[in-house]
Amino acid sequence: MTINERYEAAREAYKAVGVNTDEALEALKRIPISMHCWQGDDVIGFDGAGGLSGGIQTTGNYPGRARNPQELMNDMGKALSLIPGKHRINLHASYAIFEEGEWADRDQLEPKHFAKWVEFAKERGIGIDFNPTLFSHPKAENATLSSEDEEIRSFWIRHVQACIRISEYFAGEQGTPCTMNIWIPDGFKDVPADRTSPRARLKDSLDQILSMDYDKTKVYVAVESKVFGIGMESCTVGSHEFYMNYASKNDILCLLDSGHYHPTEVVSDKISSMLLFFDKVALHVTRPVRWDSDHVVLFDDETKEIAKEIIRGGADRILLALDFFDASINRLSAWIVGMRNMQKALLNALLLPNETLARLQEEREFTEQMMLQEELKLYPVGDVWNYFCEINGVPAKEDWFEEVRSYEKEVLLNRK
Ligand SMILES: C[C@H](O)[C@H](O)[C@@H](O)C(=O)CO
Ligand SMILES: [Mn+2]
Repeated sequence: MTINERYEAAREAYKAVGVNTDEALEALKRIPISMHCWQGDDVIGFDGAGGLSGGIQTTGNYPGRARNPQELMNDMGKALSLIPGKHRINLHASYAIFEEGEWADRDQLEPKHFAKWVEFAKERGIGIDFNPTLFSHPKAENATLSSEDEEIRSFWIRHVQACIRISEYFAGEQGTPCTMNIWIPDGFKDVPADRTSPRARLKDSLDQILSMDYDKTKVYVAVESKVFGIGMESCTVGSHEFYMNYASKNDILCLLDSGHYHPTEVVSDKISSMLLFFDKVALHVTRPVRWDSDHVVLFDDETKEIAKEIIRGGADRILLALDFFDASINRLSAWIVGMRNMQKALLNALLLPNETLARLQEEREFTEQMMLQEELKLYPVGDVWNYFCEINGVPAKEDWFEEVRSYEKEVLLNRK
């Protein structure tokens, strides 16, 4: 059977449970996912300010890491060409691109240092999201926005303000708002004696940052919490409660990273609550394996559950990004598998008879609800997915992998 014939059969199967597959495919095509640049070079960046720090770690030494802007752009371009639909790219400030002999510290970054990224995105008609980089820098050795050292703290305040300007530039150039997400690694390895002072300083730093004039319709500032990090096992200053309260009082957004909570806590259960109080919610979908290990996103239960909440809550209210970095496998394959899995999970959610299921819950018909949810798991989502790839001009099934293998042989293995 051809992909088309299989799709026709799947369309009938879904129609029988009240799902329109054509509408699902149209909806899926309109959901952009922000692909993080940092998977391509193991979170190293180009500003040479310092080795990876902040309690995040990339493990593995698979050959072919991108070593400069051109290599990273080539790799991202190749990966994007094997992912159906139009997406976005997500940059960190440490990916600034300098002219020969030029260098600027993080607090001196300007839009011109990202002009080549704008060119890259414009060629593909895609939007850009941004992150100030408050790690991998000598001034981030102890603390950043919560630092007790006023010079250090004001350096990082200036950095984030510079990033807001750069985000405005991206939004203006690309004609689409830029999500600018703040994550800091500040915290304590062991039981702190004073939790309040660092948090009060972080609050003051954010107040100072947001006191600048910027276009809120162009830049969506978000704050990303974390329960712990390596070396910050006992307390992180930017905790969930801190940021949720701060964001809600100051009209900015929260970003939920699915690796940043206690291992038994799930982000899928948080989205609906957040959407009742915030206009939008930003997400970093990742896969924590026992800790915030940032493994590649799989088509697993939690990713599917997150996707259901995105579809049921309204995908236009979710700023969806991925965040993982695996150096033990082909880095392009990591991007492609993660992005395509997120899309498969969204498709899976779009192919559910969500209204019927919700009605069964309201009627407390939990027996039928469970039966239907379980039966739907074996419906032919794969046939619909393959058709989606085909109509969007990218290889279906595992057929994309050959291209990655050739790229590895011809390009990546020549990077010595
Ligand atoms: C590169 C990081 O993953 C990123 O800045 C941050 O979002 C994070 O998740 C840190 O754990
Ligand atoms: Mn994250």
